[in-house]
Amino acid sequence: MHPSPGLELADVTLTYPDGDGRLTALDRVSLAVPPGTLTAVVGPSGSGKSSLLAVAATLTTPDAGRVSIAGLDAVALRPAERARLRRNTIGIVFQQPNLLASLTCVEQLQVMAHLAGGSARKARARALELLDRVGLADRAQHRPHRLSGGQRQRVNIARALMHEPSVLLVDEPTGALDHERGAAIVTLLAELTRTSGAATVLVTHDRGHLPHADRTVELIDGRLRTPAAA
Ligand SMILES: Nc1ncnc2c1ncn2[C@@H]1O[C@H](COP(=O)(O)OP(=O)(O)OP(=O)(O)O)[C@@H](O)[C@H]1O
Repeated sequence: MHPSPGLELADVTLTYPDGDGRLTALDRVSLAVPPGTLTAVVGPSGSGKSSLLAVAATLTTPDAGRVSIAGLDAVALRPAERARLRRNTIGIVFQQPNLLASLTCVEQLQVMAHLAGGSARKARARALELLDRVGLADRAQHRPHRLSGGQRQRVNIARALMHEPSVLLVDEPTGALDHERGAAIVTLLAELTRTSGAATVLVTHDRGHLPHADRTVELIDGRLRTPAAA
């Protein structure tokens, strides 16, 4: 079998301790997300969406199954190799932008490259280019307190793309925004997914965003299914 260049979960089961027994958060979940496509994940509260993102992010090791990131088997790697894989190939966008109050937009992005030890000049050029792509070219020198919620989320997304991740994992990025601003963020994510070639997984509660996805899957009690009508 050829390794998938995007993200692939195969028969992933994840359990948590629960009293005397175990709670099954993910039950033999299989999902393939090809490069340059966006898969939306919906499902009720407690159905396993965050657990799925944590496994895909290689932050949680499943009890069973395979997690392939850009063709590498993440479960089989040693912890240090897995951390390197995460740093180099995975971008994560959390619900809260978590921007640093004292840094300008361009610095929020540059700091990522600084941590990775790259050239400062190249990082600045890439940061400015990404801010332009998310529609914030004129805000590069602004600090977060001068930005709207939607603009902060755009910086958050641009920051996650700094190291050109193969896999982009996005957790409820529109939770704090009204529907219209949320829709603009999801449209942007779909566009950046196509132009960057990332394999993107978007967890969302808002079914109004689903038409922007290439595919929608639903988690029910830890089991994945493709809804007949999204
Ligand atoms: N660290 C943990 N320890 C024990 N049980 C957990 C842990 N994290 C999650 N769970 C349980 O696993 C199941 C799946 O949780 P998960 O957070 O993945 O769901 P979710 O779909 O993201 O929910 P929500 O939409 O409310 O964020 C739930 O029953 C939850 O209570």
